[in-house]
Amino acid sequence: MAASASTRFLVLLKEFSAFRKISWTSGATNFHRQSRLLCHVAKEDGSLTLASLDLGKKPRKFGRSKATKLEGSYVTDMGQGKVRAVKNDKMKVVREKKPAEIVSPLFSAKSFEELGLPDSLLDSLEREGFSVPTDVQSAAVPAIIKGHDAVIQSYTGSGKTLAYLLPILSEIGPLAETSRSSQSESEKRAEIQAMIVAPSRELGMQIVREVEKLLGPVHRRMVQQLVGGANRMRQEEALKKNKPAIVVGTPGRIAEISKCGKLHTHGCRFLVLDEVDELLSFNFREDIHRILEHVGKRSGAGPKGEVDERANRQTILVSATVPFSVIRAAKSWSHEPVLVQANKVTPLDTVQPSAPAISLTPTTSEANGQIQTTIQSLPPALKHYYCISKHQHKVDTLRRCVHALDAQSVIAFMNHSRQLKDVVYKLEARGMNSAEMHGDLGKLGRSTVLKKFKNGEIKVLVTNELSARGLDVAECDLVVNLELPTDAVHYAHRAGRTERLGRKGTVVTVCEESQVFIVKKMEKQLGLPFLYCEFVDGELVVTEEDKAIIR
Ligand SMILES: Nc1ncnc2c1ncn2[C@@H]1O[C@H](COP(=O)(O)OP(=O)(O)OP(=O)(O)O)[C@@H](O)[C@H]1O
Repeated sequence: MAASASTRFLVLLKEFSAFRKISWTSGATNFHRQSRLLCHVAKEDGSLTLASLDLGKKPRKFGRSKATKLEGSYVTDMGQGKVRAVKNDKMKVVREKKPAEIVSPLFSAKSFEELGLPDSLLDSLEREGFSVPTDVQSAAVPAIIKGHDAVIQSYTGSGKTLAYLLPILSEIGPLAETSRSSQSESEKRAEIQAMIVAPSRELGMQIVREVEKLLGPVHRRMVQQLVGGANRMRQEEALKKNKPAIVVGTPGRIAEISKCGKLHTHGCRFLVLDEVDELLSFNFREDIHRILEHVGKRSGAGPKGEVDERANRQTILVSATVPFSVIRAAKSWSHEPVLVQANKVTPLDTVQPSAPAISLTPTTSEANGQIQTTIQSLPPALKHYYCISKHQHKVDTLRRCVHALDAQSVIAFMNHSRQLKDVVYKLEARGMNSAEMHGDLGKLGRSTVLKKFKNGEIKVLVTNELSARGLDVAECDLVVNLELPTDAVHYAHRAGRTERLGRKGTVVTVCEESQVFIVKKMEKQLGLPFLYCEFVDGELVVTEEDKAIIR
């Protein structure tokens, strides 16, 4: 009887957001392997009703989808001639529907024109195909233009880079409206006007390219990269020769050049710390301290000869994960700072440690604050699965996962760089184009791999934490954790490499049986459902075993 009770489920839609933009036209191709049918266990009395599925008032259109009870199993008829028998009383079939390009748009109702940007910048945005600002851009741009220091917190892939670049470029450099008429002293002396700091070379270069795009070919030398691993002499020469208005770099290299007196940032008007929670970690402490001490501060400043504690600059702190320590730091460094989240600008003084949006402390994982913060760090429509695999079968599980989801561009995360080569070797041996990426690869190696991954030559990028933050590959449709991240914050950044800007994405965490409790803990911290899945006959299948394991 237990068996028959557990077989009572219905295949239906539940996770709504991913379907928002999917058009259910006829044709077998619409029901791609990735089509998703989500399953629900019906009430114990066995009746399969919409009410029993807790599906809100508006049932979604699902073609001619229906569930039929057979002998000890259900058959899901998707109305497209694809019929998949649920294998036994413990299984529910989940099919992923191939989604439209952008499944959960995060664009605001405003236009770039409404944000008070200069015409030349609007022209650049148009030229580069940016037509509508995202929510966080709409909120951040006016606040920064007004002169506020800001902490920008919004989920991965929501466009935070432009959220701080646009107000900066509207104030300084060749695209700024006022650049001719009201030049500041430092501008007249052709000093650096804005400094953007990022924790990795890749992220730094990505930001440089974003600035270059907006500046256009004529003015692209107005931005200079100062990332580690690149030739320092050349960077110093470029600083001298091009007199850039903006520098983008990693903390170590910026501090190095600053120490030998070749970086003049006292007149800097903007300082951005991108991935601020990482930059304020122990690893970067000394260099960041130096940057904060020097950028935008004139020596001996203070009109009455007193030591001027406040810098004469706007400080912008950015991350998808913002712990309260960052808020506390921002309060002490900044002038009338605000917290900018999508659609929301809050004075930082009113933000309390207990506020759900910012209290992020991985060690106190059960705290409400962290749960909330991490939720906001992830795109809402992103799907999270986990499966169990023995250590020696993980690569095979990865391969079956890629096939089952028909993923085109995959990032597989591990924890140690020495294991990556082995995974790549095994994947290649099974005919799957893949490459490793890690810090020891060297600058050229890393950029070559990244380029190949972006243009589709490499299907699976096997990497470590290096790629977890900031990396923007729009095509990435699957993230696989081949090894568990250290905590929910690291999970959030890894997961955020997919579903960029509302595109579709899936995250699958492959764990060993003894690690399931860690996955369940992260699930709880994130406040998101992690569905237990298996890969059967080339399909992703969610089974009820989940219940047995979780609860
Ligand atoms: N208004 C827009 N219209 C179209 N594309 C945009 C817009 N804003 C940003 N993008 C693009 O969206 C992608 C993601 O943006 P970005 O890297 O700034 O996200 P993010 O929020 O900083 O993510 P993460 O937290 O992972 O670093 C980029 O490719 C960027 O060019």
